[in-house]
Amino acid sequence: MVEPATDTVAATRVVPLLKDELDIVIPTIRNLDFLEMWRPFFEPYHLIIVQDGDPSKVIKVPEGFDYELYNRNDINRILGPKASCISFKDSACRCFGYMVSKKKYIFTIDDDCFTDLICCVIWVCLILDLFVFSVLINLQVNSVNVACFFCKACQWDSFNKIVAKDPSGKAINALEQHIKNILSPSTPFFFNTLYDPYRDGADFVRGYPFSLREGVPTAVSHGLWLNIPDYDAPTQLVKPLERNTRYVDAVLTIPKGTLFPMCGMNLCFDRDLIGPAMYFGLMGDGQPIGRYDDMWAGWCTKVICDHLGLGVKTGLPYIYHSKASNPFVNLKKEYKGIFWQEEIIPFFQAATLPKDCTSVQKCYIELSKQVKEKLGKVDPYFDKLADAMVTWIEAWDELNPSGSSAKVSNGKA
Ligand SMILES: O=c1ccn([C@@H]2O[C@H](COP(=O)(O)OP(=O)(O)O[C@H]3O[C@@H](CO)[C@H](O)[C@H]3O)[C@@H](O)[C@H]2O)c(=O)[nH]1
Repeated sequence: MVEPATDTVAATRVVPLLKDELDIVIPTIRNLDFLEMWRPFFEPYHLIIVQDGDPSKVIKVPEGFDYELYNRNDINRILGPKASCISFKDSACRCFGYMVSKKKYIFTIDDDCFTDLICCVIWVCLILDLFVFSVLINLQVNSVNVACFFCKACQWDSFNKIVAKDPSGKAINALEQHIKNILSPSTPFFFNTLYDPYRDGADFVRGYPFSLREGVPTAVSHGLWLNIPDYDAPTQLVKPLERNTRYVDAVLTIPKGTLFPMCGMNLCFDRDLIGPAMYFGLMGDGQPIGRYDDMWAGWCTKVICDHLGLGVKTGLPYIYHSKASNPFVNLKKEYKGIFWQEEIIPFFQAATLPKDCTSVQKCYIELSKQVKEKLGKVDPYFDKLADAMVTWIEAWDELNPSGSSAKVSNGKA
C-alpha cells in the first residue's frame, strides 16, 4: 500500500538539477500553502504563478520562494487583444506561464497539495465538520454540499493531495524524476520491453535495433497520480471510492503514432523543443467546454512530436492526488468534450503534417488550419479555437522573439 509522505521536512535535500533552467508553473484559484509541503524540492527554483479568477484577490505565497505572479489584469496588459487566447476560470490559464517563462524547461503542478501545518487546521475543521454532518444526518437533511463548513482550505477530499512516497517510504522528488526523464532520450520508433533503457539498471533488450539505440530528444515527461487517478467526471461518479495504490516503477516512451490523454497536473516539458504546442486551448468562462485544456495540448503536442521526431515519456514520477474538484461540476464542464472527443481523437489520429513544417510554430499553424477545416464542421467552437491557436502562436513569438533559451542537449540522465 503506497501512502502519502507526511514528513517532507525530513526529506533529503537534493542538489537542485537544472536550477537556472527550469520554471515551475502553477495555475491557482486558491492559496499556495501547499508549497510548504514541496519546500525542500521547489525552493531552489523560480515559480511562475498564474492567478485565475478575481484579480483583486490577494494570493499569499509562503516566505522564501522566488516567484513572479500574474493575474488577469497582467495578462490583459501584457498581451493586449491577444489575451483573448488565454482562458479564464479554467486551469488552461496556466499556459500563459509557459509563454512568459524564459527558461528551457517547465514543470507544472496543481495547487491543491497541503502542508503539515495546513493539515492541523484541516483536522480541526474535519472534526467540526463531522459534528455538523452528524447533526444534519440526525435531522434527516440528506443533501449536503461536500465541502468544509468552516474554511476554504480543507475542501474535504483535497487535504490528502500531498507529496507521495515510493514503496520504500521515501518522499518522491517528482521534479528530480521528471528531469531524469527529460534529460535522457526517448525511443518512439521501437518498443523496449524493459521500458526506459536509459534508466539505471536497464538497457536495450536483445533484438532491439542498434541503429535506434541513440533514441531521440525527449520533449515531454508526463507523471502519474497515486490515490485519485485523473478520471473524467462520469468515471469518478460511478467509482467514487476507487483509489490508485499501485506504484509502477516504470517510465515508458509513448510509441510514434499513438495518442494519449495528457494530464496537466504533474507535467514537465522542454520549452525550446515543444513549448509553442503546449497551448491549453479556449476553456472555461465564455466557452462551451472546460477541463479539456490538457487533453487538447496533449493531442496537438503528440502529433507534432511524432512529426518532428521528438519523444514523449509517461510513468514516474507519481504525485499524491486527491481531487479537489467536484465531479458534478466537472460533468457540466466536460460533457461536450466527452462526446466531441470521439471525433477529435480520430481527427488527430489521421492528421499529417507536410515536410516543410520544420518548426513547432509551423506545425501548429498547419494544425490550426486542419482544425478549422475538419473540426469546424463538428461545432463552431472549433473555428474559434483554431483562430485562438493562431493568436497563441503570434503572442508566443512576440514574447519570445529569439525563439529559444539556452541549449542543453539530452544525454544519459
Ligand atoms: O477555474 C479554475 C479552476 C482551477 N484552477 C487551478 O487549476 C488547477 C487544477 O484545478 P483543480 O485542482 O480544481 O482540478 P483537478 O480536477 O484536481 O485537476 C485536474 O483538472 C484537469 C483539467 O483542467 C487538470 O489537468 C488536472 O489538474 C489548480 O491548481 C487550480 O487552482 C484554475 O486556475 N482555474
